[in-house]
Amino acid sequence: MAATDPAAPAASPVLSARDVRVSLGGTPILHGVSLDAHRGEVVALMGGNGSGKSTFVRALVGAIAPTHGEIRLAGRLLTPSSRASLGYVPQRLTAAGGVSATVAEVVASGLLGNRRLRTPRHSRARVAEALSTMGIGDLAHRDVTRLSGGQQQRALIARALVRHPDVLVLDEPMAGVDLESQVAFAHALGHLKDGGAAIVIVLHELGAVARHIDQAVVLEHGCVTYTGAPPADMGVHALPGHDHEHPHADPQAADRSSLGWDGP
Ligand SMILES: Nc1ncnc2c1ncn2[C@@H]1O[C@H](COP(=O)(O)OP(=O)(O)OP(=O)(O)O)[C@@H](O)[C@H]1O
Repeated sequence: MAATDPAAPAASPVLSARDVRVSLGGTPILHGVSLDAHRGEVVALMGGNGSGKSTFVRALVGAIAPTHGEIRLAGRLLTPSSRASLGYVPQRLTAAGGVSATVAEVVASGLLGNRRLRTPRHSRARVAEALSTMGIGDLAHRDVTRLSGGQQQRALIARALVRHPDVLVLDEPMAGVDLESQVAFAHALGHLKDGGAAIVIVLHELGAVARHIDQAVVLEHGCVTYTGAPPADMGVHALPGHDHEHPHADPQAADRSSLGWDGP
């Protein structure tokens, strides 16, 4: 295997945000947030409630326009057409929006407008592949509205994966998801990373995906307070700037103890 040339320039980030500022309803929410994600890299976006994580990922995928700064995909400014190479799984979305549809139909909806897949056979193969990556191939013909929250979340991630995105942005994909779905998701994340995707994932705890995280970016009040290696210890409690003076409830503690975990 060829040795890496230490003098070689670092590869350009596939997704790059520079000094992004966003105001909502006239209120400044983000005050100059920057982030780089390279091919095969997973970046965890962390921070307390209301710190601006969802606002930032919505700006990253072009759902809201920054008042300042720029977002580039593969070196080019984000445009409506370049957004086709982005996969996005928003926070707290109900699969199929409460409308009855099979899991396969929900996943296939991720291919709408994709002109590269010429035959229904190609589309079906893509859907089957995305279902298998998320470990829900056996649920393909089930009504998505009758699945558990974790299974629905996996279907939504499969819908984002079906386009083979270069960049995948996930807003709290582990929220309210059972351990089996977390493990399936961690497996899929490793697979995508090996395939060269750049992934930005909003997390409160590194949890089951900890080993795949290459970089953590921490927001506080709309500003980046830390960018660097993920903390060795898991979770927000280990992050720089975390307030240890004021004990707070850990909503996941009950779940973890019921699973027999004794970690942080
Ligand atoms: N439409 C809006 N108009 C005005 N303020 C908003 C709007 N949407 C969000 N905000 C505010 O922006 C701030 C950041 O919200 P955001 O949802 O980005 O935080 P977050 O870090 O994702 O929080 P959480 O961890 O709770 O999901 C919050 O103070 C929120 O109240």
